[in-house]
Amino acid sequence: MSVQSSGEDTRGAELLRLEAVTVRFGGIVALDGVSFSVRRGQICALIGPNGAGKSTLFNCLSRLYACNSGAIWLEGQAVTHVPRHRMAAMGIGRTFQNLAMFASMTVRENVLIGCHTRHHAGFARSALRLPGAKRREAEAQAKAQQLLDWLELTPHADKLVGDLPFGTQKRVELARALATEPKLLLLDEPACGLNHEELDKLSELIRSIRDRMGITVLLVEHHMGLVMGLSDHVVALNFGKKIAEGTPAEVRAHPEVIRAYLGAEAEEAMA
Ligand SMILES: Nc1ncnc2c1ncn2[C@@H]1O[C@H](COP(=O)(O)OP(=O)(O)OP(=O)(O)O)[C@@H](O)[C@H]1O
Repeated sequence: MSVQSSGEDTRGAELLRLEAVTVRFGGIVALDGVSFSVRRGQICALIGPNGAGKSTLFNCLSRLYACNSGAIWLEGQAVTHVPRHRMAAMGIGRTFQNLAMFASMTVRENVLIGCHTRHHAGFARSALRLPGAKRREAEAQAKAQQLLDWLELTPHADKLVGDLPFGTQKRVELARALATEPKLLLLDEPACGLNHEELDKLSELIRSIRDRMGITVLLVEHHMGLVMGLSDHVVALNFGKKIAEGTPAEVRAHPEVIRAYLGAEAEEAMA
């Protein structure tokens, strides 16, 4: 798998910035003035108890939800009002907690959809047999094959996604998200539903997505072992507000985080 080359070393520069993002559902404030940044090349985790606002934040980043106020920038460009279907082309790819794929299509077809999503004109050009369509189709096929090999999906390439075990389906969804060539990959609970063996491989895989493909990762995850061992930066939410951010060690020791997860007694016990 090739490393993305930007021509200059931009690692460490700000890739994503959220400023005072607020989302309300009727009387519920799901996100309340949340601000933070993700730097290029980081693996950043978003944590918080159930209902903290993590999924709402992901849905804002992929434009499934609109912000009531605040702003989101990717590489300094405002994406707060970019239409949903343009987000992949802007460079934000994602996976979903409950998977979102075409179950009655094959693994290869699903990954090819990712390739064509990135190069928006792919389908139309192919259908109209416009010049270059054949070459682009061959490139998409090659890229899909590269991803299938890398994610050990080649033996399943011609099977229907719906017939595969959950862990394998999760890898297909990841392959499809990677096929869109994102700058920022949003992983929604990647550890959820995986067995021990699959969990062991997951950290390694996410690290290699960052290191070998040059993709910045923002993940929502409840599995604290995975978050603490993998992340460079952690942002903690509770009741829609950011309560802490920093290194895994800093966030784990933060009194507000301890209180959010374990209750006030735990904090008193640790004092
Ligand atoms: N579409 C919606 N309509 C109404 N309320 C919503 C909607 N989506 C989220 N909420 C509410 O917003 C708050 C934040 O929910 P959200 O799903 O973002 O939390 P979360 O941190 O992802 O939780 P979990 O870890 O359980 O997935 C909750 O009170 C939730 O009930």
